[in-house]
Amino acid sequence: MTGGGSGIGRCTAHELADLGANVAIIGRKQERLDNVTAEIRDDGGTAASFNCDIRDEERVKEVVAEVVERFGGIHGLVNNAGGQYKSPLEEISTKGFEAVVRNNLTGGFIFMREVFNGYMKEHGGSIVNIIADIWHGWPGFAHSGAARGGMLTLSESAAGEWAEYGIRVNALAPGSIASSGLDTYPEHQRSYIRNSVIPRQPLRRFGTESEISAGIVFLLSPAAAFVTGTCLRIDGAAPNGRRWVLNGSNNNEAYNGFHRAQRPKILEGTD
Ligand SMILES: CCCCCCC/C=C/C(=O)SCCNC(=O)CCNC(=O)[C@H](O)C(C)(C)COP(=O)(O)OP(=O)(O)OC[C@H]1O[C@@H](n2cnc3c(N)ncnc32)[C@H](O)[C@@H]1OP(=O)(O)O
Ligand SMILES: NC(=O)C1=CN([C@@H]2O[C@H](COP(=O)(O)OP(=O)(O)OC[C@H]3O[C@@H](n4cnc5c(N)ncnc54)[C@H](OP(=O)(O)O)[C@@H]3O)[C@@H](O)[C@H]2O)C=CC1
Repeated sequence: MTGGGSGIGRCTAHELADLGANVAIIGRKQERLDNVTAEIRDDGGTAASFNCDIRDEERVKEVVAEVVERFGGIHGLVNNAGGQYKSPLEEISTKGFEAVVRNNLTGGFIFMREVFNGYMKEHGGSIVNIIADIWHGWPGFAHSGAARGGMLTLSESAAGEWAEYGIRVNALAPGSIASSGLDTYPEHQRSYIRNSVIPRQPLRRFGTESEISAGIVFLLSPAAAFVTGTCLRIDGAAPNGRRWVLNGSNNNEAYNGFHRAQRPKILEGTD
């Protein structure tokens, strides 16, 4: 479980441990990794923490080998680590774009490849790549959307190539989830999601961490034996980005004049 020290990753690590899995908790902040590991052990489960930046190829190789040695194999991989910042597309620097792509696409690719070479090629398994409903083009998240869209395509490619090895690969796209990770966003970004995103989503509420972990557990499990190369959207039916822009202005201050300028005249005054 990459990004297992907090939020959705932590919640899923608990669910998996409760179901009897041995869970490798992977991330950068050692204290958080150790806390989750201790919580799981206190509950009678089995877990171990592995400090690893998913962008560090050599470290990923080491961690895969360490996990195989420690637990005897890797039957499921959840590529959950990731994150982004909000910015109008034209203000994203090349460095920022590449940082987000590396964190949300390249790192996951490295993990998938190493887990394949280090264990799953011989034994099969299930891979779940967490993306985000912004893959289809949310305003303000062009870099992350591009990375998540890439991860979706990578998942589909891997599903096709690795089916013969008994490996299933799926993506899971959360919508706006009230996770401890989202709590770390600056207030203007959270209020944007609360006030501009949630009202455009038919279920009109945040999802919960456990609503995402339920989907991850399903995709990892034998119940999903015939499910591969797909994307499970758990997003309250959030609209895609283009529909979202066309169906009303973006109330966020940072966007005043940005989307309005692009709106068809016929929609003026329809907020
Ligand atoms: C429409 C609904 C959308 C809902 C959104 C989806 C909800 C998703 C929620 C979550 O994902 S919860 C997870 C919450 N946590 C995060 O997302 C935080 C994680 N973010 C980061 O770690 C960084 O933003 C990062 C860029 C992904 C990785 O940073 P890294 O350590 O690799 O790079 P840096 O050295 O910090 O920065 C490199 C480069 O990137 C640009 N940049 C980084 N942060 C910002 C920022 N906040 N604003 C503007 N630009 C940023 C910048 O160009 C940096 O270059 P320098 O300025 O350092 O030269
Ligand atoms: N909450 C939401 O609304 C949504 C979340 N998502 C995605 O779901 C995933 C989990 O998010 P959530 O639980 O909400 O947020 P968190 O911020 O709690 O989770 C992200 C985790 O990823 C880890 N991480 C980030 N970058 C790296 C890295 N380079 N190497 C190793 N670990 C890393 C972080 O740990 P550490 O810093 O210790 O390394 C952290 O534990 C993320 O990919 C997020 O973008 C998608 C859509 C919506």
